[in-house]
Amino acid sequence: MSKVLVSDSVDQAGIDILSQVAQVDVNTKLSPEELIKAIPEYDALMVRSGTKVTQEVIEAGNQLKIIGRAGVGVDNIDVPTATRRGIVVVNSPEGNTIAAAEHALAMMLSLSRHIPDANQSVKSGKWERKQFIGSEVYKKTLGVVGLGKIGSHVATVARAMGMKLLAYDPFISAERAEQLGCRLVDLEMIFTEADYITLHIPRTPETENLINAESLAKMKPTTRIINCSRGGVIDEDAIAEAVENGTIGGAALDVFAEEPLGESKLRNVGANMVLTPHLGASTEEAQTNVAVDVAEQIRDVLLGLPARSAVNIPGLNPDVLEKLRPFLQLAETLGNLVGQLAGGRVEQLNVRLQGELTDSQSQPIVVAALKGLLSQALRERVNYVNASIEAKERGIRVIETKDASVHDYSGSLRLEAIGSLGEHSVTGALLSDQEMRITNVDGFPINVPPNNYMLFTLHRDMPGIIGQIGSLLGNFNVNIASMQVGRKIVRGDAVMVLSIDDPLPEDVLTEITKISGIRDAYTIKL
Ligand SMILES: NC(=O)C1=CN([C@@H]2O[C@H](COP(=O)(O)OP(=O)(O)OC[C@H]3O[C@@H](n4cnc5c(N)ncnc54)[C@H](O)[C@@H]3O)[C@@H](O)[C@H]2O)C=CC1
Ligand SMILES: O=C(O)C(=O)COP(=O)(O)O
Repeated sequence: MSKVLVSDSVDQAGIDILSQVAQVDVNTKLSPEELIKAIPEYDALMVRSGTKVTQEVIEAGNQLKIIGRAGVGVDNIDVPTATRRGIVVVNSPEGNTIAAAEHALAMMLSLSRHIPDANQSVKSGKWERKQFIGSEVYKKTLGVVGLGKIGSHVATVARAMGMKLLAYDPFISAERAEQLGCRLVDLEMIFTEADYITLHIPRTPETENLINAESLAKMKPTTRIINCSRGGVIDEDAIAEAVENGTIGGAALDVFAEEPLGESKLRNVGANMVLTPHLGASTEEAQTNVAVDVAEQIRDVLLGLPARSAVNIPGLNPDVLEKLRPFLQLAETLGNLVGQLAGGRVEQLNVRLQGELTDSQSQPIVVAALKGLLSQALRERVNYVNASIEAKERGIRVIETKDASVHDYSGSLRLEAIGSLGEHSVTGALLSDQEMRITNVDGFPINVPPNNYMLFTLHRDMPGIIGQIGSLLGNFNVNIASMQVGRKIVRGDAVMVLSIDDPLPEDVLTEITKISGIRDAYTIKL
């Protein structure tokens, strides 16, 4: 039975799903060293933001197939290392969107109305009203930095509260911003015009310390900043000083460069600084959503099924997968076949989508072809996650083309491998019942279904050859399931494709190549 380690606190609904297919161990108190020691026996790891899934952890996890992040941000997971090792990383892209957006809005209102400080004051026995005079958000300008899922919901609600909206997001169109009632502007404009600035961006080299002493100095003395996205996008010392000095009006922060927050100037700022311990996703609803979403994906992957929100399988979302699945199988089979025909080191793989297949997204098909191509060398170590990286590391150049003018079947796929031992090409298609057919090998038209064991020969089209191969195989007790010859001209070159019931012994292949007229012979295992 598979084993799953859950190393951060996740909702029981997720544990229940995992328990259907695996032994689930929940241990939320592991030190980094203990995690490295424990991980080798696990097939899957489920975390939130607390566990640091470092290179060391991933490399120690030699059984790991999947790492599930019960939330959005995967910055606590070394995704490149996971990818290189063929480990799927999944998250829950939408499970906590509303929770994080509502927390940002709650932080904005808490800050404007001094709710945390007023609460503290009443609880300490006082009745202070004058010093807690707040300000309204109505008709104020909110600058949304990062107009993705969470930023969009914040914008929608803020608009309903009567706020004017500016947005900065270099990857969002002006039309999308307009739909949300936001004016897309540059960052400078947000810094100088906004009364409130809310951040909803990932932590990347571009967003690191986006809010710093210089940008804070451009803001109005009343501007309030809310960060429920990621620590590190604000220079914490600079914002502590800016609030303390009155350079800006206040800040409400849920996330910090280092978590848990240690010794920090932020803790010492008296008024107008609201701090929460990374609570953005901490609602009952969000925790159920993310735990179920990620547990289902871990369960599926452990059962050999694809994950729906893998962050390291580009372009393979569930819709694409469903539509392309038969073609992905075809691409993998053809990749495997052309890799075996090519024999030695492949330097270039040409992938051509033909006919109706040209309407499809090519990237997953290319990945599937590479997975097939590399499967002889890497066996089960290669998968959809690492096929592209493994190919790149082996120096395999991939050239994709599309040719809509080919009208065979309902779309076909041609792969050509150029390698140290020469060039080979195969073409394949799907019949109306989704059955695979190999329709061309090295330019010779054929029509055969792929088979576990196959024999391909390149020979001169002349009488007697087929008979000789047939009796040779008979002598070695190899049963032929089907046989087909493809040729372009009579008595020219031809290919013969035999499907056989058993693997072909090596010495039979040597005997076949000795037959006069046989140029080459290849045994194939699919
Ligand atoms: N505090 C908490 O508990 C939670 C925090 N988060 C964090 O909130 C952030 C946003 O999450 P989602 O909205 O789900 O992600 P998303 O991917 O839907 O949106 C992020 C947006 O940021 C934009 N962006 C990227 N680089 C940018 C840059 N340099 N400048 C401006 N915009 C940029 C992207 O184009 C995208 O539209 C993430 O960092 C996530 O980890 C998410 C959930 C809970
Ligand atoms: O989903 C995210 O990106 C979050 O930041 C939520 O973090 P958490 O799962 O609450 O530790």
